[in-house]
Amino acid sequence: MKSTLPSLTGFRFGSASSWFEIYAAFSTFMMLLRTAINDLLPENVRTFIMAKLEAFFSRIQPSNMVSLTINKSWEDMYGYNNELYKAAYSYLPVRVTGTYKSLKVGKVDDQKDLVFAVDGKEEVVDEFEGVKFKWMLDDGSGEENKDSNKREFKLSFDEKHREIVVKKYIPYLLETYEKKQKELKTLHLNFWESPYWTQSDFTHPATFDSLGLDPELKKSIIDDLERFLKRKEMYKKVGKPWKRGYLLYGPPGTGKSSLIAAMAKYLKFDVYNLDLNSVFSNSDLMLSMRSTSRRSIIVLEDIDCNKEVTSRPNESKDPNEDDAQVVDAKGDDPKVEKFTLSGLLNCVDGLWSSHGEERITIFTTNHVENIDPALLRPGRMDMHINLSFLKPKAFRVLASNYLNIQDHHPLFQQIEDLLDKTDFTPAEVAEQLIRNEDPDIALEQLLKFLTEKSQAKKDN
Ligand SMILES: Nc1ncnc2c1ncn2[C@@H]1O[C@H](COP(=O)(O)OP(=O)(O)OP(=O)(O)O)[C@@H](O)[C@H]1O
Repeated sequence: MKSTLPSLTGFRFGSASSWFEIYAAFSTFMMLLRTAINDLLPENVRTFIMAKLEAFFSRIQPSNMVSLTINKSWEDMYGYNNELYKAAYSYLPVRVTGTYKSLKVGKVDDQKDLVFAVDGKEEVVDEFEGVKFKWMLDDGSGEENKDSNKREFKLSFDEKHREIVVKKYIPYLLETYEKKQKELKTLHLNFWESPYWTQSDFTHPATFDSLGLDPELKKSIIDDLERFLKRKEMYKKVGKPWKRGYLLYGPPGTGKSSLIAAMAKYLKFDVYNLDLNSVFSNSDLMLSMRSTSRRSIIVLEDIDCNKEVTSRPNESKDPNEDDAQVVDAKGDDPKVEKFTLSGLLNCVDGLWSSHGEERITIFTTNHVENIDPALLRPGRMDMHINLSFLKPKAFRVLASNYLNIQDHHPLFQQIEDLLDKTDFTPAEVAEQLIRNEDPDIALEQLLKFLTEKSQAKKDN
């Protein structure tokens, strides 16, 4: 059958070989042209011509641009904030600060750095994995009744990049935002005053750097926290709630509260401090747990001070038996529900415990020997941490922190011998070190204090 297509210099359109020949001739022509341009024209003229050609061809290219709208309030429902909007608002100024013609700038309370925010109606381009994304904020400034909840971002991109946008670009944006939020987060300390938590800023100054702990113990705690944070999927896979429990025990002044502060700051978790003696009943305990936020540390300090938690050798009591309404030997009203050990155990690893994700529970005690064995059984608290008296390795950390002595001091040997032989708490030693800024005087005073105290302990 005769082709109806017009022919061009003997080539027939439609046949694969003729297309190939046209393409080969065109490529050769372009190569010669490029060589001629490179040889004949100065660089600035070349750049100018290439920019013009690029602009011309990009205008006549068919438009495959698609866009996503990211509203401030999700589906116009006030109160439902769109996290993605917040993420874009925080991410864009940082990413494209250099290309914005206009940005808002300010200094917000409690933040040491300047903050930037996008200004309305300006298109900016972000590049991610070699792909360009156009962003524009419609801040409603063009409308008569300006409503800040009607703000939206428009994200435009070539439709061939849909998959990158959904699977990579947006997740990356959200991740970047979450990381930044974590860095900026002000930590809170909450106390249970039934039926509410009262909140204040968490200002305890201790960090892992300031803690005088054996470096190996410190590392093992940090490693454990790191593993916990990374293992969300593993917890899901094995069907365990994503939570971890620590028991901190040791004499007063060995750093239990300081370690909790260091952990909270390291993780950027809020702290909920629950005094078991202020808990009326198991329901009250459950209510307190239910009203904590995720990514938090729940601290039950000095648990040995609660009679339900201490072991009672003369009573053969099954801790798993629900004794919340057992008749009290002292004659309490049996109908009144109480706080019990089984209620607490249920919170630690029973059904209640699965409430809230990324949850850390810390029990502290000065008298681990008094705690009911049911609470210490393997699996209940994941890690038992003995915060004991100050020994030489941990003393070196304090000497470095308080007096800036890194390696050696002539008095170290005598001091460390005394610490080896006699029990001193980090609090006692820290108290001596803070008294004088001069390292020589401070260590002399510490040596005197330790010598006298050791002698006094021997005499007793
Ligand atoms: N390991 C430590 N490293 C550095 N400083 C410490 C350490 N332990 C205690 N201190 C110092 O002693 C003070 C009291 O310590 P902290 O309250 O953490 O001890 P604690 O074990 O929680 O005591 P308690 O059982 O009485 O509550 C801290 O403010 C800190 O200055």
